[in-house]
Amino acid sequence: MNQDERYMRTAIEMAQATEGQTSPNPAVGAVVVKDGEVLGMGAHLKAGHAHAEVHALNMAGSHAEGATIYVTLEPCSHHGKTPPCADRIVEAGIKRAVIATLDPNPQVAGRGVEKLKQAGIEVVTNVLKEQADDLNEVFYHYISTKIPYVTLKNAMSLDGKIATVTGESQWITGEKARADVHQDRHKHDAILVGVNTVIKDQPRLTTRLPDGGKNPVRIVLDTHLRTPVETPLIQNPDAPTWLVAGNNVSEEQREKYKAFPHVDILTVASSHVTVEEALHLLGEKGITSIYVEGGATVNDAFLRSGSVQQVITYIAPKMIGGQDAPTPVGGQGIKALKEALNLHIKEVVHIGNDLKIVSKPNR
Ligand SMILES: Nc1c(/N=C/[C@@H](O)[C@H](O)[C@H](O)COP(=O)(O)O)[nH]c(=O)[nH]c1=O
Repeated sequence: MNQDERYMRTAIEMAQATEGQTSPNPAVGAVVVKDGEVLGMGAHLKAGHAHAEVHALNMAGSHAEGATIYVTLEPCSHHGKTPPCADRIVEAGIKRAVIATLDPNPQVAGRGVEKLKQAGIEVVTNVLKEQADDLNEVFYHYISTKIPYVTLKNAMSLDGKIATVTGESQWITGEKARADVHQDRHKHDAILVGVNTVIKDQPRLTTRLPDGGKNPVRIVLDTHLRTPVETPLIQNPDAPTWLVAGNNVSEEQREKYKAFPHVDILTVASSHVTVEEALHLLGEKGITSIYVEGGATVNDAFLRSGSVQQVITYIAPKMIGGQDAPTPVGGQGIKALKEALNLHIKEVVHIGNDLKIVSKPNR
């Protein structure tokens, strides 16, 4: 690994630490170096706050004159909530800029680099591009489609069951794997289940980590507003709860949720909620990523609609058996194997006694 990659890796690692908290902005890291000495470093911490380059340049102060800056994403050139970083880099007297990847936003791609070059700064791009792009898959997906990035998560036994024939499911995977689920909940803007899961599991869908964590918006696909008022999602206001219903729900059906300010009812344009319409509606409301926790019917609908960008499967070393015991994906299924959804496995990790497999649909 050469010098540029070494410092870019540091910038990427800083950005990785902020994953989930910068939404709807990308996670970005920056390092300022001169004569082999790190003079400043920083990451974008929260939308609306200073960008990574500003933190790193503020830390370097006047020593930034003649230095090199490493940034994981092309510096912004437009006035967003903060002044353009490209101008800030020029003002600081930076001599060389190493950038991992260009901004995916069609409106700004290449403009930041152009500004730096016009100011006489040497610019190097595509250093550790793939790692930097992996950082902001959600951001890229949402900025180009305005549809939330969807992670489908399942937890099952070795023989592929998500519960016993009597519906008992808690718990199949162990403490450590379930804590990992909460880490992933923290990273997503929203968590989504179907109303049948709400009725069966009475889930809380909050992020319960030892050192806290962001509670995602809790979304229930619920065409006929069958979510019971007594369920934790309605009773406890730990996070917003959005019920996505069909457009013919009656005023009376809506009435029962009026006593809960954290509950909102979103209606799609037709009588039955489809995944496509729900995602379009949620994208319009600024949801950039959704963690889908089932159940089997909802998982089937998401997979059949081709709206899943990532599948996370936890496998516990248990055998449950029972031909009627439920499995992760319901629905009609396919007849011929050639119709199967093909994915590629990105990662397999042991977590406690369980396995976590991250896979992505082949495009
Ligand atoms: N049965 C299991 C899961 N089950 C996942 C969903 O069916 C549950 O309703 C949901 O996680 C409950 O959310 P909570 O109330 O916020 O804890 N998920 C897992 O990773 N392992 C399991 O063994």
